[in-house]
Amino acid sequence: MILVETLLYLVRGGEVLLILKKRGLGAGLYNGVGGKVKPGETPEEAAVREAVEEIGVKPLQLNWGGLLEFWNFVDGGVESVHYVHVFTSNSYVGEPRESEEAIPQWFRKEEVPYDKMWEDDRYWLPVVLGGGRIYGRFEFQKWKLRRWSLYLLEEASQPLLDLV
Ligand SMILES: CNc1ncnc2c1ncn2[C@@H]1O[C@H](COP(=O)(O)OP(=O)(O)OP(=O)(O)O)[C@@H](O)[C@H]1O
Repeated sequence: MILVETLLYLVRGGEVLLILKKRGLGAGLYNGVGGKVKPGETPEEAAVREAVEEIGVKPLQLNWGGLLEFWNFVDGGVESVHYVHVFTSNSYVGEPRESEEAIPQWFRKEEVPYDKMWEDDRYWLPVVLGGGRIYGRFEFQKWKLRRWSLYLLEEASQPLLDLV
């Protein structure tokens, strides 16, 4: 099973909005707002739709924070691969409210509850909240983190393709 998904972090000054997920993958953990990109949608459209569905907020502008791969292995085989586009937004309309899926809660960026989140978040989320863009690959065995690599994406200082 290969899935393309989104994660969105609303930012308000020094605070970030997380949701306590009530159901589905990661229930009981804090996470960003997000879910699967549906056929015909762009990742940006999916991120906006999920924010409206899960917390009743409409982001007006998204910043792309990077791409993550989550590989989950079970009994030596690949159970699922998740390609996740990460976004932040500090411009949105509406006040976050609870839904059937999620309880929203603001945290100071230094007080993000990494011990109540997916194991990978502590490695890459601080970079994204600091304005960096990342690419990461995280491998899990029955959703326990086994190995990972993480790269900071930098602006290309030279043209990648010279059209002259
Ligand atoms: C393994 N380490 C991980 N670390 C951080 N975040 C992770 C994650 N693994 C999955 N995620 C995110 O968790 C959400 C699941 O969403 P999920 O409930 O399955 O999707 P969606 O809302 O579409 O579900 P429905 O099937 O419609 O209920 C989705 O944003 C996805 O990117």
